[in-house]
Amino acid sequence: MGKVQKKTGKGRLDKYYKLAKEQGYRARSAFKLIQLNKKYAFLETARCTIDLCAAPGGWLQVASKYMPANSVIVGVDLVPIKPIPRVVTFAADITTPHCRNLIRGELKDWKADVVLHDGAPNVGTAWIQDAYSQSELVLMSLKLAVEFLIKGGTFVTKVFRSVDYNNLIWVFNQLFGKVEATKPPSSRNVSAEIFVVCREFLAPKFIDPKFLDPRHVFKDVATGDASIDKGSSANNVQANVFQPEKKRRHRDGYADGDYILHRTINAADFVRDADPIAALGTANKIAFLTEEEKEWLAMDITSADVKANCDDLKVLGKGDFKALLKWRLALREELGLDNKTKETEEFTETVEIVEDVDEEQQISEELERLNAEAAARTKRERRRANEIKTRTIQRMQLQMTAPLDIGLDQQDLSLGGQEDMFDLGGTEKALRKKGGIDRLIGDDGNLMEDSDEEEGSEDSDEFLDSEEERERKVNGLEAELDGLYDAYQSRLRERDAKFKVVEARRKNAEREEWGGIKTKIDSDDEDEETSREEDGGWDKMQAVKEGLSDDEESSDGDTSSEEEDMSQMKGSKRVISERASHPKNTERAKLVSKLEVPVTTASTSKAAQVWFSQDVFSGLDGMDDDNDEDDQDDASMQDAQSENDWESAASDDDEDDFEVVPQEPDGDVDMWDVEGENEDELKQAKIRKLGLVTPEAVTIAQQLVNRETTKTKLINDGFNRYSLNSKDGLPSWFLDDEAKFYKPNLPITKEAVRALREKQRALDARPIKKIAEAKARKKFKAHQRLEKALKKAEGVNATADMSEREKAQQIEKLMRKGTSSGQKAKKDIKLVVAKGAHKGIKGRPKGVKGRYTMVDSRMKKELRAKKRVAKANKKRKKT
Ligand SMILES: C[S@@+](CC[C@H](N)C(=O)[O-])C[C@H]1O[C@@H](n2cnc3c(N)ncnc32)[C@H](O)[C@@H]1O
Repeated sequence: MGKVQKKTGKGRLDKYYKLAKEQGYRARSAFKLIQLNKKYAFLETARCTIDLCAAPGGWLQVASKYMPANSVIVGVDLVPIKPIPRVVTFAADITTPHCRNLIRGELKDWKADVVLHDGAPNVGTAWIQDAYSQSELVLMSLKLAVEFLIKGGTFVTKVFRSVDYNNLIWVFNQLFGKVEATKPPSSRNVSAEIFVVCREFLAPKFIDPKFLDPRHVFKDVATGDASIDKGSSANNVQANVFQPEKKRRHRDGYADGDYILHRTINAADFVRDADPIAALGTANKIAFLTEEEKEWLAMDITSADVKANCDDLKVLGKGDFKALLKWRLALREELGLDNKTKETEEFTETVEIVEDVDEEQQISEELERLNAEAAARTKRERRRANEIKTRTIQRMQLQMTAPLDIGLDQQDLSLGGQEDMFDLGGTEKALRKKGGIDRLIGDDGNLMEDSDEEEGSEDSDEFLDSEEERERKVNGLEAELDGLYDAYQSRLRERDAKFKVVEARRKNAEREEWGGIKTKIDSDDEDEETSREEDGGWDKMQAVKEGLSDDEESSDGDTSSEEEDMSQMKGSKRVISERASHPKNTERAKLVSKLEVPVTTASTSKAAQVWFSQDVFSGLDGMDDDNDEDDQDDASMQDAQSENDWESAASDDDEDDFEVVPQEPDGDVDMWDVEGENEDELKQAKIRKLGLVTPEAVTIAQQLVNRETTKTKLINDGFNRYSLNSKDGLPSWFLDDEAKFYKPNLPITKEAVRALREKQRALDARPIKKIAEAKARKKFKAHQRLEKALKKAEGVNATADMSEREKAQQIEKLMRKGTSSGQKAKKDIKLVVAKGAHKGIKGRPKGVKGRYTMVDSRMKKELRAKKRVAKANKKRKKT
């Protein structure tokens, strides 16, 4: 094309774009001609070809490649075309006589075997305008073709699918023996372009000029325009030629005679119409004009987004489109439109009314077909996803994948309507409560959207009969899957809470062993549990446990522990919930319980609430719900400590004035750590990391290993005159100096020194990190280059339009590029000393090839002097 377009869109940089780049074609469109020629083989025998609208010259390159040597190739375009070997090019408008003259001047008496036309008007105006110009351009190219084509010649042109398409084809058929429309694989599906290959030019002696006149060929006879003079020859031609028996279909483009570019529909029409998609497809705006429509605007479901979408339908993205349809469905439900339909459907017999297939129906049929195709595609994708899932699970079973990966997959798949991934057993109940599962599960009790079910049964297809119905189901399903996901999350939390409760219980058991002692120890260390024990807490708990023994039988393995927790909870719900949420805090909490009021915070008890909301605990006397009892429990527990501060605090129902002390994982260890106590451990850690670093240490280690010394002896040796020397009152300078010499003289062996030296040498031999990284980078880049080259080579190999030899050449070139380092080898610069024969000469010294530099003995000094002067000048300027 004339204009250099930036190819940024993902779609544009497709396979053919890359292939064109690799094979040196100026435009990806070159492959269209290659493919057309492959099918119709018109280039190989052509001696003269005219390419109309040829810039940047992709087709010309192909013509030059496929046409016999010495053939004539002429290319014309509005913009100049860069020279191509054995191709003559002009810059001219093909619709002008000037262009015709230029071609005539070039061809003289010759006739062309092939006329190519790939023109596209420079777009930018309204679509309808573009389409028309394109058709007009085609007719203009045909005009040139009929003038220059030899009898039996071929005319290849690009036509856009528009209302003029049939007219053009009709004209082609009048002038050529064979007319075929085709779309080569390299032409994008999204493009409306079609290539028409007209062969066997009839070369009639006389061609009615109206055949080549856009005003006649594209005259709209279907409008029933009264102004058309039926008797005129032009109209006779049209009437005879085009025979427009019925109004042209809207899907061909804009409806005939309907050139209104901006169309507004009423919201009521959109909502009430049976075919909302058609409405969206034809209108630019949905207006809210009537009172009723204005009321809809004020409704909650009519969000700002929906309003914005209604304002400009032509810029709807997929999400906006869906949102608008969802809004329509919601509104219909709100208005009772859908219910009504359902009811009537239930009570009325289905009567098939066969109507004349009108345009609207055809559109909706086509839409349905497309939808069905899309559904089939989705089904296939789902099946594939299922296979992947099964494989992943197998991989996980073989411990090749972390379960987390599967979890992620499952979420995605389930959101896409997959069969349920989550354990629904526990969540089903919750959903039933919400009434969600009933909707999710079909009448037959099977999970809707189950991919296997779908595949096997036609019913589900029937069920999702209409587009609306399907949309609604999908929406419902999405919502329900969200619900499922929430339930799944709460189930996870639940499991988490269960774990925490068990953990708390385990810790508690440890604590209980100490309980008896704690009652006797200093009151500063008393905790809440101890306090309960003072009140006979353990016995009390046992008694409660016994009281619960009946329930135990119906529980699973974990229940015993859970119920122990429950029994504790009965004694003090708050304490339990605190533990369940902060099992690790238990010990610390005990230490601070005297200072802080043990009232749990709302957030910490949530997990436990989830856990204890299970049915298995429902028999317990409503301690979750009953605040009064709760208070009573608290009160009974606190009676034992009537003199304690707790009493008043605990009676403050759910006040959050209990501060949980943040605790580090190894809180206890830290707590008892005194300065220097961990020194040994640190040393050990250092040794583990670095090994022994002094010859003394290695010697001792060797002695220990060889049983030349013992641990006891070493310990005893530790008590020497250096170890227990008081440094109190000594000045620091003295201590610093003494530290160098005042230390035991430990023995070292030659072996130890040698071993350390070797270790050091091994360390020195290791490449420094930066070098290692650079090497790895280099390797990685080389690998990437190779991968890229292989990919390209595959592409070349898959190209049908190249001979095996060309492929081999191309692949060899690619592989050479892929295996090279990517950097050009630096050429050595030869230094030539300007002495002897080289002294004082100008130009290249004799016998020196390649790059060289003349150097002489003065050069170094002079360069230095120059630098010195420059520096001095700079300084002077500054001052
Ligand atoms: C799709 S490009 C052609 C690409 C060409 N076949 C190739 O392979 O390189 C369409 C070209 O039509 C040219 N064109 C549009 N209107 C024209 C006119 N009236 N006369 C000549 N060229 C025209 C444009 O300048 C543009 O370069």
